[in-house]
Amino acid sequence: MREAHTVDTVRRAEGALMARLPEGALMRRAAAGLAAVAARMLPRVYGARVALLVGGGDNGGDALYAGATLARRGAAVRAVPAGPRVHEAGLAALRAAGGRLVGAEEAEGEISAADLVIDGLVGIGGRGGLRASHAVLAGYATRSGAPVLAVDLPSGVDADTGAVEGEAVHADVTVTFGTHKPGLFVDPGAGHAGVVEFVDIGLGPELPAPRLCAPRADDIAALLPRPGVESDKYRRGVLAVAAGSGRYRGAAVLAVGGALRAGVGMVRYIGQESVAAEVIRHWPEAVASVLEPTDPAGRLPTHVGAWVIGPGRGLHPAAEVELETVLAGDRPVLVDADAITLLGRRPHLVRDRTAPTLLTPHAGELARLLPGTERDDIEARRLEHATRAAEEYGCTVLLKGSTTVIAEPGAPAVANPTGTPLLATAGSGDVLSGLSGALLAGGLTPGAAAMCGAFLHGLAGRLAHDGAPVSASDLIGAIPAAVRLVEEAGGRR
Ligand SMILES: NC(=O)C1=CN([C@@H]2O[C@H](COP(=O)(O)OP(=O)(O)OC[C@H]3O[C@@H](n4cnc5c(N)ncnc54)[C@H](OP(=O)(O)O)[C@@H]3O)[C@@H](O)[C@H]2O)[C@@H](O)CC1
Ligand SMILES: Nc1ncnc2c1ncn2[C@@H]1O[C@H](COP(=O)(O)OP(=O)(O)O)[C@@H](O)[C@H]1O
Ligand SMILES: [K+]
Repeated sequence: MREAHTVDTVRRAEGALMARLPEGALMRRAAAGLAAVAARMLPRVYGARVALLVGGGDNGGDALYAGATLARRGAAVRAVPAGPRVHEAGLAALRAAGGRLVGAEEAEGEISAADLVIDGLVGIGGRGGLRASHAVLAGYATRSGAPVLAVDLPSGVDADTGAVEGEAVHADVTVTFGTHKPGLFVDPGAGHAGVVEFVDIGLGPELPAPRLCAPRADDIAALLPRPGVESDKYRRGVLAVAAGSGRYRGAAVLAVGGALRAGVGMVRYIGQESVAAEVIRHWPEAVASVLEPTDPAGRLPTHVGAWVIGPGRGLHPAAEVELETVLAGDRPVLVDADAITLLGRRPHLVRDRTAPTLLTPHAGELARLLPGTERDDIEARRLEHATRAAEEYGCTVLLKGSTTVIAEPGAPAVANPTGTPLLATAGSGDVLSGLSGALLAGGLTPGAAAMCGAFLHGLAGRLAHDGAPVSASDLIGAIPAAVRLVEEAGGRR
């Protein structure tokens, strides 16, 4: 699991570590790691042109010291300051190694002629959008065409949230020190970070629990339920799926398919006859219980391990009664799509619940759960809003979108690293709900089911892509390959 800590936590940990080390030791460690990555990004260091974008704080200091190391190896290193203040000792080291500071009139030329641009404008000390003088340099870097290496995080990205106000550096590689920063894993920040490389400066023992985690394949493999010798279909888990309606039959087919391909003991589809027939035509292994919209909700099956409710189900009064009945039970429930809209009108259905609950909204649906909040605010600061919803509803929230974020009260949030815009296709969310629901029925907690479901869903999108567009049905087909890849990474095959 890659772990990320907030700026306040990093500062406290750094303070504790610095108190035991000689002055400047941490910056030397950081700069050494930075210079090593910079050297790997250049075909050869000797003779290469390196432009350093240098802000007034220690982030600029890191860039200057790394620049000094590259200059000693024969690179032509030019430091472009963003303002009058520059880390003095770092500048002295660069000068002693043969590098130099350039004036504003040379800045654009130096940056566009560089073989590598190192962004040391601001790191964890950045507040709000980049100031004009810094934004201009970030813009030159974007237009230069040279590879860009960001120091600690791309300047202009909020370290704690990933929010970006105005201009921000677009890095090919980000070297981050001591621990990851949440903004490196959450869009829009994650989209600016490129490949994230971690440099250990010895902070680990000083760090408390992280704010955010990003799982790797072996973390997922360690969680996936797998049948044992004693398993039967009931022990492996029975998932009830209340999805689809006369108008949206596909949602039922896709949610059931996602669940079946994820591996589950049994999928019971619950819905009206015409939709159930469609589900069975696609998936003869599913078991259907016919329930017309006018049927009393008391007829819902009781012997189930977990529920998925909502995709394509509609907003009619019977759907509301059905939701109320399912949430009144003690089984784990994944609430998606239309059921989330219904929940926005009756939040107490989840707030009063003690059994495990997983909500899987996209930003528009989450806005319905958080009155007074707009979809755009949620997309700009997804970590904050997913966390708030988890706390207000007292359950697990998986916020879908360009970065899928999972939040639970009192636990570190999770950012899914496998997402791809290929997933943004109608019906893809229905597949995710079936897939995550199967894992819930298999005995995973809502947090683990959400994390594994999102990871496999993203991986399936990537594996299904052979250069052509991917449809939601293709995602279902690729789930087994995604599971296989994860199992291989975990050394289970
Ligand atoms: N601490 C450690 O042990 C270690 C720290 N390390 C490194 O130090 C970095 C943190 O350094 P830091 O604390 O000096 O802050 P930093 O990121 O350089 O930013 C402050 C400067 O930016 C400016 N500024 C602020 N907002 C701005 C904006 N919107 N737009 C433009 N400018 C803005 C602000 O200006 P001011 O507000 O003071 O006028 C000030 O000049 C950290 O990320 C890592 O790289 C490593 O060496 C490992 C050991
Ligand atoms: N830009 C994107 N990058 C990565 N994943 C995305 C992006 N946009 C959407 N997704 C993913 O695609 C899926 C869409 O789900 P949803 O919005 O519920 O669609 P639908 O209701 O049509 O199934 C979610 O898993 C979401 O995380
Ligand atoms: K930076």
